[in-house]
Amino acid sequence: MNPHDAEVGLSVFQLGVSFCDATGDRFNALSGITAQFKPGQVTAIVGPSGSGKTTLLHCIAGILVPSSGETRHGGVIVSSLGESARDTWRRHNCGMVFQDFRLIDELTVLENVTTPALFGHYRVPSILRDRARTLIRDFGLPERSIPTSRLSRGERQRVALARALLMDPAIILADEPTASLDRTTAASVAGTLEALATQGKAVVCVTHDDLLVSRAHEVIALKAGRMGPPAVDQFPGLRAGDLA
Ligand SMILES: Nc1ncnc2c1ncn2[C@@H]1O[C@H](COP(=O)(O)OP(=O)(O)OP(=O)(O)O)[C@@H](O)[C@H]1O
Repeated sequence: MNPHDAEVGLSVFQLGVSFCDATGDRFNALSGITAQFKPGQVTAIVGPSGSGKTTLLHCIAGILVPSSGETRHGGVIVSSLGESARDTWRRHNCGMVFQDFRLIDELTVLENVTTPALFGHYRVPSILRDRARTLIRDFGLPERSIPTSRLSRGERQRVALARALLMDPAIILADEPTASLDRTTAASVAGTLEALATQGKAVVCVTHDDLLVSRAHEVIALKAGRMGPPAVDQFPGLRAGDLA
């Protein structure tokens, strides 16, 4: 079925992405990816290194434009929008957690978490400043004014997650959101993502973490840019029927 027919949430249809390699030859990083990312569900994107997971996440976010196929959100064909319209769509609809966090090292935790609130404003509205403080507390982050560069990797990861949640977006896109965390903190982040899905958000995570995979409602397994069944021995927590 063309998932766009359902007109629900977020979907990709026959998505393909090609890049040039170091010698200038084109190769397909993604081919024929069709999937839905439903509100109320956590979808895990899994697969070996280089299989196209981050490329797929960036296509869903409208950061990358696919070479073929399309990305759609409700009635909007996001992949057909120009760059600035895609940026605006992403700002209004998506909370992103990047693999490298993309924090501003010199800024404090509060300043980093509130950066999405500065678009279109000279100052952070007080309601969003209060929400940022609540997120910072909920994620167990230091409230004192130190540069983010002084935080541990796991703390920086949680700052990135708090920033992604500030504007209460309908879609959460997270690249390896538990990669730097100890098991207890990873379980807590997995629980947070699950709770966000329960609130009706579409949560999409690129992950190698069996804990997160075991809690996902859907699993998309990539191999060399194509969808296929995941290696069950790699993800012992995988439930039957979870595959997208
Ligand atoms: N901008 C780009 N230009 C050229 N090749 C790229 C570009 N971005 C990604 N690639 C290549 O596309 C393939 C898929 O990359 P991608 O980062 O999506 O993989 P991944 O599954 O997320 O890997 P990892 O688990 O290591 O993060 C890789 O071969 C990568 O080198």
